[in-house]
Amino acid sequence: MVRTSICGAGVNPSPSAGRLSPLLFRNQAHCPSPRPLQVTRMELWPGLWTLLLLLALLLPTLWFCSPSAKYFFKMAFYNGWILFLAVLAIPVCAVRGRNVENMKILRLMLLHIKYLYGIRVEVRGAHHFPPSQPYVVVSNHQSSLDLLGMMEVLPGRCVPIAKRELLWAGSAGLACWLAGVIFIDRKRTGDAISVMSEVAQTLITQDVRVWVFPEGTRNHNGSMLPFKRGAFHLAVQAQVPIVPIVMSSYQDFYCKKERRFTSGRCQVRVLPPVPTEGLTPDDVPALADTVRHSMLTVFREISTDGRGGGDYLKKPGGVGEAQL
Ligand SMILES: CCCCCCCC/C=C\CCCCCCCC(=O)SCCNC(=O)CCNC(=O)[C@H](O)C(C)(C)COP(=O)(O)OP(=O)(O)OC[C@H]1O[C@@H](n2cnc3c(N)ncnc32)[C@H](O)[C@@H]1OP(=O)(O)O
Ligand SMILES: CCCCCCCCCCCCCC(=O)OC[C@@H](O)COP(=O)(O)O
Repeated sequence: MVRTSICGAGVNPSPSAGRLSPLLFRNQAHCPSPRPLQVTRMELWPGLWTLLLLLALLLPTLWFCSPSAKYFFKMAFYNGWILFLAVLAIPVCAVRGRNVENMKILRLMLLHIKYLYGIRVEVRGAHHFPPSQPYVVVSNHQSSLDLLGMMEVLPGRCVPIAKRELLWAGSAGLACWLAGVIFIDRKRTGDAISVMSEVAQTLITQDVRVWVFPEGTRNHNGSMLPFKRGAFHLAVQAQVPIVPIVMSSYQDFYCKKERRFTSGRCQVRVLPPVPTEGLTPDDVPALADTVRHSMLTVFREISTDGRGGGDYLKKPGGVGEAQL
């Protein structure tokens, strides 16, 4: 496009014009009627200004008139802002290299996002975190917005387990790697299990906590998917407690299906730790079921229906019923 317009203008080559675009010289033989470059540029301005003006009018109109457009803008900004923050975080984290302590830096840099989005995060039960010992946190996973609730309560020396694909999410992937996030390949169960077994070995020796989303994927259907067993095997192998954390439903302010994203409230509830001392791998299925059941009960208690209250999950036939 650059080549066409400039060539069409038949620019008279001067040393400075040559510096602007080497194409000017290459194409001058084909240009029949030379006109000064400035004229062409000035001709471009009105079009450019009109385009900018249209955009300046269109974007706010879409923002105010179309909830879907608002949803897309907000999600795009969310991802973009995190990628940008990660660019800032990377050099700071790189000083230490890959280190769990870098998670503190990421946490501090992400805490303000809830204000940008008008989301009030209320934390209850933070006193349930065991003060100074390794443990495994399990929490429900509704959306990438979980990052906000997670950062609100993330204990010291705690690393999340994430899908391997996140490693390739540009600057965010690198920032996660530097902060010690553990990546697993969900398609290779054997590999994922051995990574988690290694984590069980180092949990105690390196005094770290691990945060797992046992649903294994995002789930926004108003309930919780069956839990994967890895987190519970991990806790049993290391003989450390499980700390369940429940984030209330986002229906109040966010719904991917309806393309709705407004401001709202979310409660993050830390439940009492579940001990695993003396348990064996045979106890894992029952342990996972018990923890899921207690989390689902609390999820129903603290979730509202997005239309101004009401425990919608408790209503007969509510979306949560299907998966109990
Ligand atoms: C300033 C700027 C900053 C910018 C940066 C921003 C970032 C901010 C920082 C940080 C945020 C990070 C945010 C991360 C968020 C990411 C979230 C996600 O990615 S969620 C997806 C990944 N998570 C999981 O998948 C859960 C863990 N998964 C598991 O635990 C699974 O169990 C897994 C993968 C190990 C296997 O999955 P299976 O699909 O095969 O399902 P199963 O039924 O659980 O296991 C199959 C059999 O293997 C046994 N098994 C599982 N684990 C075992 C183990 N460790 N030992 C022995 N057996 C085991 C099970 O008991 C089961 O056998 P039987 O059916 O019971 O006989
Ligand atoms: C290259 C551009 C990508 C933009 C990336 C922006 C960074 C956002 C970082 C948010 C961290 C939260 C990650 C997250 O929530 O991952 C989803 C997985 O848990 C489950 O994945 P899935 O539901 O199985 O697809």
